[in-house]
Amino acid sequence: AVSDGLGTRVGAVDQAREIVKDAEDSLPGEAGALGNKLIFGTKHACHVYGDIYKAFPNEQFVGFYELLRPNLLINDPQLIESILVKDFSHFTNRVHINKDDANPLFKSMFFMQSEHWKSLRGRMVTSFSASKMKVMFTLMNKCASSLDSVLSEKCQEDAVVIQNIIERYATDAIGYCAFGLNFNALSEPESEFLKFGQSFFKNSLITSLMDILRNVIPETYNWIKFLESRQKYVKFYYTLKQSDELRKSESSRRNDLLQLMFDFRDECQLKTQKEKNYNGVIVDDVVVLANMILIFAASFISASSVLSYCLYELALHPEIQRRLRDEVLSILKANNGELTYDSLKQMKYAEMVICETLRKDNSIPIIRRTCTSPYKLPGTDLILNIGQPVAIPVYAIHNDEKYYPNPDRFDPERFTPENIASRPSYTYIPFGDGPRMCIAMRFAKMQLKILLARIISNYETYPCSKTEIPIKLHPRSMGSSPINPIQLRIQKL
Ligand code: HEM
Repeated sequence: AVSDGLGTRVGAVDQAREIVKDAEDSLPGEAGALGNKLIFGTKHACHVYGDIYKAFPNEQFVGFYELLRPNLLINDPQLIESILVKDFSHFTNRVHINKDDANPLFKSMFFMQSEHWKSLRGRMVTSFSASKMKVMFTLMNKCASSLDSVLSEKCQEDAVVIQNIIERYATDAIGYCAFGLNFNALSEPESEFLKFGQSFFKNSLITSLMDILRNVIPETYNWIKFLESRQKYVKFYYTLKQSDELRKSESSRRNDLLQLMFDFRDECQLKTQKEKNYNGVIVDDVVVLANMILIFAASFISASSVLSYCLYELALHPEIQRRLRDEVLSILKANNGELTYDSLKQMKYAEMVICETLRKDNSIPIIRRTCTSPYKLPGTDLILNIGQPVAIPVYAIHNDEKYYPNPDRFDPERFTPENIASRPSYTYIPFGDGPRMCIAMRFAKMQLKILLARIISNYETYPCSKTEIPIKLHPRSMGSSPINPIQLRIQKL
């Protein structure tokens, strides 16, 4: 067992049983260093969970405390497959949510529970079908043309904060694709939606302390969270209300995600009116709001963060940048200079570059699941009871020497078909896996390829005096935000 002096108890196989069973006996004083490090922002979550993983290199699972809650870190790829895929029916929920939790975001698909989640996911997934992707390709590609004019102005500057520019693109792209609206972030740097996206992922000391409050005095938390969210989401709420009014007539209906959510809500209303004992998912205005915010935020952060890191790595590795550009230019040439939906599939090296960026720079710390029916961990005699959380340490696995020798090196070759086949399954899971994996993986990859292809075929990126090497993760960021924003020099080809 490991103790780092502040009370965290971390244990391997033998201790895991007691630690996990120990829930009721745990005292607030033992909340521990894991919680302290996350709350006071002394270490990024990737490293906090990564340290536990590294301390037990030969164990399949490790018990640890997260504040007051005993959790189980699943290190073994086969167990990960069992939990995420084979035995998903025992782990249908990500985290447990109390019915009276006031934060509207808990009504989004990310947090929704069991059967309700299944109905909502079944419906929302149709928005990411192949035919919808083609429509979105056209919208994203058009939006990327406006990005080009913003980027060419920036070429005069010695250092460019690349993330800010991509955030403006990402705001407009998701506006067109999911909401059927122009959020105007590329033309107006003060766009309210842009600002919303930028503030959404900033985790302050206050928000971290709120998480303690949630554990300790849920009623207070609920009230504060309710008031906070009313303020924060008000602009979104009124924008959706307005769209709802505008789309009431048949001629102004659209074929986007927002319309799908409005239609689902109307169906649910009819069902609840008709069936007295209806106990399916209830989609009301708050559920529509929560899911549209989730989609906006996920798209905003993923495009801007992954692409910034990708351009940073390309700036530091000119030979990789050159090879990528050669691939993109030859594919564009074969298509009369145009970027087409089908040509994206031919960009094999771009795919490898994106995969390596997601491994090295953009891995999430953990994927969470909660046990929803008693489960015996295969090959062990450990029984997990209902409510037991488990955590899959994505970042630690993606940076484990065992699977990725010299993990700090940026090397897209790790993702050739042969090299992928040489690694055990479930050692690369940037989008999760199983029925609850990221709903928008294809959307996200398409968006990244469009941006990468357009930028790299027109611009060269270089490190500049303000480029921080290596990048240090902001210890309190929810995603992979660096302490100081990534700055690069960009030159038009
Ligand atoms: C590079 C980009 C992205 C990465 C790496 C990523 C990663 C993830 C991961 C790791 C999960 C949890 C999976 C699990 O628990 O097994 C997730 C869930 C989810 N993601 Fe993404 N994501 C990305 C982009 C997006 C985008 C663009 C959207 C929306 C347009 C999106 C929407 C969602 C939703 C709705 C869920 C919850 C799915 C569910 O609970 O059924 N993600 N994503």
